Amino acid sequence: MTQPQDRPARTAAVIPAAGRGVRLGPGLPKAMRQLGGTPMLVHAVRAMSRAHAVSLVVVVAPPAEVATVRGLLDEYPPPRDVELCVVPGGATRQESVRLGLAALPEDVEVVLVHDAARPLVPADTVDAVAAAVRAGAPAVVPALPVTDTVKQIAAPAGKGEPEPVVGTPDRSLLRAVQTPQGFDRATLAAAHARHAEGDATDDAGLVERMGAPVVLVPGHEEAFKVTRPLDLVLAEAVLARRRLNDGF
Ligand SMILES: Nc1ccn([C@@H]2O[C@H](COP(=O)(O)OP(=O)(O)OP(=O)(O)O)[C@@H](O)[C@H]2O)c(=O)n1
Ligand SMILES: C[C@](O)(CO)[C@H](O)COP(=O)(O)O
Repeated sequence: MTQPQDRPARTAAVIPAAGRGVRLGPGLPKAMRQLGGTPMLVHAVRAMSRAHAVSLVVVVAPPAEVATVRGLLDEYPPPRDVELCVVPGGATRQESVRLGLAALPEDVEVVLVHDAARPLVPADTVDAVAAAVRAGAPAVVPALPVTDTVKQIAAPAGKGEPEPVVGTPDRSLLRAVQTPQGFDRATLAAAHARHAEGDATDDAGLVERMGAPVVLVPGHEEAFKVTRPLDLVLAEAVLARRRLNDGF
């Protein structure tokens, strides 16, 4: 368990980037697709490297692309002097994260797990997550209120039949979660070890299943996940605005 302390705990970021991006459509693996002329995973590495807390970034690459990803990171070095490492990923996000965790040196105490598919997360959000873990929370998740009303459904009567609605959860109690999700390393390692066979959609879910507390901090609209083609249009627009405003 992380303790409040004088010496800052060494913090590493693990970036699962081994997905194909099926929902984005045909092309290169999603993390290697261009955003503003630069591969998406380079944006994600930059975003994590800009955070003051992070001193090591582990990129979990599509297994066939490890050498290409190493080459990309040589071509686009991070803005701060952080250590970089590239390892091959697995068949699911959960497996990729587990392989990334296995590559961490022993002295890392705090781990941030960040989707390559959330390339535009602001550094302040990353630092807020890391600070909350360093202050003693075992698992910290950035989140935003849900803006749509959400329906719960049951299985349809048959293929092509309409989905029956069985409930409308109270929206004020729902949150949409983002990454980086931050963890005390021992807590995250235990959660992955206990549920090694699963296919969880996020790491905090594994910690919850173990019965350990998970807390939320405010997320950021620009930390959205590039999942479908329209998300890429939005990401290009956000990047263009940043470049205009900040010379980013
Ligand atoms: N086997 C996998 C699957 C996903 N991811 C990573 O997990 C993050 C979140 O996943 P998602 O956005 O769902 O990416 P994909 O799995 O690539 O998307 P899709 O489901 O559309 O194929 C991404 O950065 C993705 O590269 C991974 O490292 N290994
Ligand atoms: C981890 C995550 O980004 C939190 O919102 C999300 O669960 C990833 O899900 P996906 O199905 O892999 O897109």
